[in-house]
Amino acid sequence: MEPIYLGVNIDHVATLRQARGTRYPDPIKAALDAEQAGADSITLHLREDRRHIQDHDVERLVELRQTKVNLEMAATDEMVGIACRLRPEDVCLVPERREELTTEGGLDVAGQVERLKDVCTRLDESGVRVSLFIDADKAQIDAAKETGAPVIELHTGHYADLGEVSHWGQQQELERIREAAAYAHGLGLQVNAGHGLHYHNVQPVARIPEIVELNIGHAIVAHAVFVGFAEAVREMKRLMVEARMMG
Ligand SMILES: CC(=O)[C@@H](O)[C@H](O)COP(=O)(O)O
Ligand SMILES: NCC(=O)COP(=O)(O)O
Repeated sequence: MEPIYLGVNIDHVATLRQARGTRYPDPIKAALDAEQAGADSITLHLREDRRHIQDHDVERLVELRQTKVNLEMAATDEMVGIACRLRPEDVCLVPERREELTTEGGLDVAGQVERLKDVCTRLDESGVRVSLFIDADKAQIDAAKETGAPVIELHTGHYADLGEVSHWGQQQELERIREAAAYAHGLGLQVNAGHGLHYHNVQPVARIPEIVELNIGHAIVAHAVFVGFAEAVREMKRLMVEARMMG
């Protein structure tokens, strides 16, 4: 039985801070508390519009983290330069549109393989491991493999959204994710997953044996409002490990 790891995304602790332009709550304190509570890594998304995570948050986290940093970013020259300078353990390349409320889908790797190959090479040369945030789609998985990135993160947003409207539709999407995880694992890729996962939909995804890591943020921050950040992380990790052990 392979373990399953939890990457805690601290973006929306920063959202609360940016709402008033204060110095609190500090997302880096949240990150360190999450690590003490069982997080296996910390994810943060440095968006081009800096709506939540700021450059100084990334700089402080890289310096202070006890586990690993997974920096989510668009595949732009600016962001690649920042990643090569700060050298987090991991970078996850995600699509970005300024007007989006949150990430709306996976990165179109198939449409830009050569450009992403160059980005992956630059990051790899700086010692940064690259993950590609993609939909559960075989063509995108094949393209991800072609870029040389060793890791993919399957977008679970459609699965999460369908959970609100159609149990049958959600089961269909879950089967797509299961098949994509098995296919990608068969190609030798590490398979992670994330987006929209919460305390009531995480276990079916955590049961997928090929999935190594789940990146979860919004639901943990929301729950932390009521139970505190450390307890919210502990509860999520417990659900994941319980699901993986149940099989
Ligand atoms: C890529 C992904 O699904 C999220 O980690 C991403 O960070 C979402 O963007 P916001 O955190 O800005 O909602
Ligand atoms: N890549 C997914 C992530 O880091 C967290 O997404 P969410 O749980 O905030 O939706």
